Amino acid sequence: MSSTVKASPSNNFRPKLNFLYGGSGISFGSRVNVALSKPRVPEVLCMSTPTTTTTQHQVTPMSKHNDVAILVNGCTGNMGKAVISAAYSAGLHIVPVSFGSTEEAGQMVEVCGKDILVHGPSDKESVLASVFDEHPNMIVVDYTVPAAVNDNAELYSKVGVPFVMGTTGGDRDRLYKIAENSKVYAVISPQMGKQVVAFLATMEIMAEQFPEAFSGYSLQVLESHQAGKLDTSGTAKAIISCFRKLGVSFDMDQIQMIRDPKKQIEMLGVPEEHVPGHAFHMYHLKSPDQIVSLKFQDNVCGRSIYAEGTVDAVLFLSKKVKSKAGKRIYNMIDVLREGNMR
Ligand SMILES: NC(=O)C1=CN([C@@H]2O[C@H](COP(=O)(O)OP(=O)(O)OC[C@H]3O[C@@H](n4cnc5c(N)ncnc54)[C@H](OP(=O)(O)O)[C@@H]3O)[C@@H](O)[C@H]2O)C=CC1
Ligand SMILES: O=C(O)C1=N[C@H](C(=O)O)C[C@H](O)C1
Repeated sequence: MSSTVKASPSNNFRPKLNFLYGGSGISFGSRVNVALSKPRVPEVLCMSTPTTTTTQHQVTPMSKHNDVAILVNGCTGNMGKAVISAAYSAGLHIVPVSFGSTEEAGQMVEVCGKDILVHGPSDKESVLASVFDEHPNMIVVDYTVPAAVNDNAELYSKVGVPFVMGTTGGDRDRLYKIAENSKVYAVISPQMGKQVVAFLATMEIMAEQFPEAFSGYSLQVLESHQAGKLDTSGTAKAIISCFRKLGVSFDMDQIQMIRDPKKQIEMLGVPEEHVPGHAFHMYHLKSPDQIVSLKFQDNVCGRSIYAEGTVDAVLFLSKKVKSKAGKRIYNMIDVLREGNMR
């Protein structure tokens, strides 16, 4: 049975960003149909189909970036598929290996016309080491689940393979410690959409230059994502850290999470076709006497903004590895600062 990842125009949707003031193969197994194992909507549109050469462990589009190889962990997930599509369009090698649960081990999945072999937890370290040996220019991209963040970072760090961690959640302090202690190269960011990252950078600058500027102000934070999102928004947490430096008192558990499609459409105006893939963040500051109000909002529909940013992060990290840069742990603001704002 061969699997097909159907095209959907939704991943091409341009983000709307508002700032409102006021209002992976060592052996081969069975092939599965990704769509049958778990419905994931919206599906990925494979943007282009460059000429390819295929060997056992690599699928090679003909392009300027084909000296960079990526292994996407979580390849059957929404972001995994979006990244494979964007990376393929950019001409990166897609290493046809990924990792998953014991039940998924040995399954061959097809994403954007590429057969990717999923390995289980038991042999992940030996498989990754072997693949890295075969592709020394490889970077792992992780879009899995919050509960896997720390173990996965430990795996990449132990093998020494550079990684881009897009997955949110887990123990973030531990994540940084694991990466720093191993001296591995990594880009870690809960937000890969560069325009949203530019907003985050602006907030960091504001917090640095005007500490306590909003002292006494109250803050209301609301974030809306597809119902399958397991954790509270990592982006919201990063922005709130800036508001705290600006003098605002706010606990992360005060974040209002909206996961109900009805509310998303009726209250927030999420376009119905983007209910399965959107990220809206709203931050509302009010003065102690309630007479001054500031609102910041970013509304992203689809996932292309993150997939494209991830490809830029991979290219950025690849350069850092090649140049043997002294600094090893980066975030997306570092990627923007290098002029990767396209
Ligand atoms: N940094 C950024 O800009 C962005 C970050 N994200 C974050 O990325 C993560 C993934 O999001 P999304 O793709 O929407 O989620 P999905 O649920 O669509 O995909 C997660 C995938 O990870 C797989 N998986 C689960 N556990 C493991 C494991 N231990 N090893 C390998 N694969 C595993 C799942 O398989 P199965 O279903 O079989 O369990 C699934 O295929 C989330 O944390 C999300 O918040 C999302 C968008 C942007
Ligand atoms: O799960 C998502 O979809 C997203 N996760 C990230 C987060 O938690 O902030 C980034 C974006 O919001 C999309």
